[in-house]
Amino acid sequence: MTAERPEISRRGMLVILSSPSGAGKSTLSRRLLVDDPQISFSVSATTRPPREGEVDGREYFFRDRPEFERMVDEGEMLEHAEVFGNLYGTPIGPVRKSCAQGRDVLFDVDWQGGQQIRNSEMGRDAISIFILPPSIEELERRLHARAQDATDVIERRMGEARREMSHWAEYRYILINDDLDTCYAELRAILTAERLRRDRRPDIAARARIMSGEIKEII
Ligand SMILES: Nc1nc2c(ncn2[C@@H]2O[C@H](COP(=O)(O)OP(=O)(O)O)[C@@H](O)[C@H]2O)c(=O)[nH]1
Ligand SMILES: Nc1ncnc2c1ncn2[C@@H]1O[C@H](COP(=O)(O)OP(=O)(O)O)[C@@H](O)[C@H]1O
Repeated sequence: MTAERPEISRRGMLVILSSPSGAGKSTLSRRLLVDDPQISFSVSATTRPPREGEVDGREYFFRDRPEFERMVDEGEMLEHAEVFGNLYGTPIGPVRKSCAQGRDVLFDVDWQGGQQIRNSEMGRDAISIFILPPSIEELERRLHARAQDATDVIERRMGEARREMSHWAEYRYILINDDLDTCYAELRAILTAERLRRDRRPDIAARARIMSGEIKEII
């Protein structure tokens, strides 16, 4: 006799993606969000002005400093940090909601955000992935090719790249985004493996115990 399978109430996984600017986080995230219905993007708030084509509430919530600071003061941020002279932060409400619904959440945050999420109560089991560019020269080429930032902004981002990369060892996985398809396949593989770990459901464990002779049947 097989027992009724219990509904597993599982919480969503938190997936942290960090890299120096231009290594390919947004490109990989966009692709993942189209292909993977189980994961939602954590839309950050920022005081950085929108780039051409960016939409408020989709890439970021674009806010002025007083409003951003109000959100921090009122405890609405899971984490926040100053990056390249602008403030960035993760509103906590949508993360709580997704997690409780069993949906995974993807964060595109810098190393400071990664640390704060991992150190938070809800982020203890977060999966963290650091994306490296194949080389410094290629990173600079990509920032120019993206053609979305002024030259002085690109210089500032290149100046910060080494510092960001010095935090690579704090992450569970390190990927090199050389060939995009290869890196994307590796990212998908990480999520697949981590979900298999999380979903080791009690009924699977029970089957294993029966087949191995440890117990006779599931009651
Ligand atoms: N700590 C923190 N960093 C963030 C957040 N949102 C974005 N960032 C980081 O801020 C940096 C700059 O982001 P952005 O201006 O969009 O530039 P891009 O990453 O080069 O496209 C990147 O390292 C992002 O990962 C956030 O909510 N918190
Ligand atoms: N594997 C890759 N090979 C070549 N160009 C890439 C690759 N991955 C991303 N790019 C390009 O590099 C630029 C920066 O990528 P982006 O995703 O915006 O980086 P980030 O979000 O980390 O700042 C974009 O123009 C993107 O199309």
